[in-house]
Amino acid sequence: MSQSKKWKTVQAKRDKTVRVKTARGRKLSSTRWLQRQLNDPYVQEAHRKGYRSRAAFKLIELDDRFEFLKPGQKVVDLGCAPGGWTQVAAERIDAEKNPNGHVIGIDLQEVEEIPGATLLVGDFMDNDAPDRLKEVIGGPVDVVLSDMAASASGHPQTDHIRITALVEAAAYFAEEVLKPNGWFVAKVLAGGADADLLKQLKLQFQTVRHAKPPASRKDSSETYLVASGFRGKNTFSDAS
Ligand SMILES: C[S@@+](CC[C@H](N)C(=O)[O-])C[C@H]1O[C@@H](n2cnc3c(N)ncnc32)[C@H](O)[C@@H]1O
Repeated sequence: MSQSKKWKTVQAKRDKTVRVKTARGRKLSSTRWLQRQLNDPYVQEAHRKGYRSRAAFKLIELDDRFEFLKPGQKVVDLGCAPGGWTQVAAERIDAEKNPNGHVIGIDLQEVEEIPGATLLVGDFMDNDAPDRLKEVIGGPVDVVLSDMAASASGHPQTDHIRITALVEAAAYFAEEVLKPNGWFVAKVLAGGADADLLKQLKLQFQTVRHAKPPASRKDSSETYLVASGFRGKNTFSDAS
């Protein structure tokens, strides 16, 4: 076999074995994944604007529609790596100039510094994570964001159970830290939030909606829960 034929066989084999899982657990070969990234206008735009992820545009589109980010707010960003949502939130709350504006993020992975943000490394599902966050937050917050997603297992039911656990924990945390009239925005999977969670959120918030921003890929089963008008009582007010 000629050298170039051998190389083509090696490439074809590598292409078959190196596969990337999409959010739905569908497998793409590394070349198809790369092609999709290169052809994706959101990836190009993120690169141009200096956002660390194309996901930044999901938050931009959600906020353009619902207008929950305002200058001077305190925002929590759960599952913040690599930092696209934190960058957008910090910009929109004017965290660099407004002394009250601040974003507090947490992720399993370390995130490079972002002006106007405090970024913690850790598992939000750990027992001590909510208290670690509350210590940094120091008082009630205006918005709790969660874009947390466990890596796709390829088994839809398992993925659904994992993301439901994450969003439930995020909602429970939001109810502990939100100011009256605060917002909770979280990623859920197709079909929307679990019925019990939705029932609970409808008691705690004036409005609960589902939205799929255009930047969310059509082949992804993710959608976002947007809850506004928190009417519960945060634990900070209990303490005062
Ligand atoms: C889709 S990415 C978030 C992208 C981010 N919003 C952005 O714009 O750059 C999902 C993130 O959730 C994080 N994550 C998943 N489970 C987590 C957990 N239990 N605690 C903290 N972060 C978690 C992952 O590490 C991953 O970085």
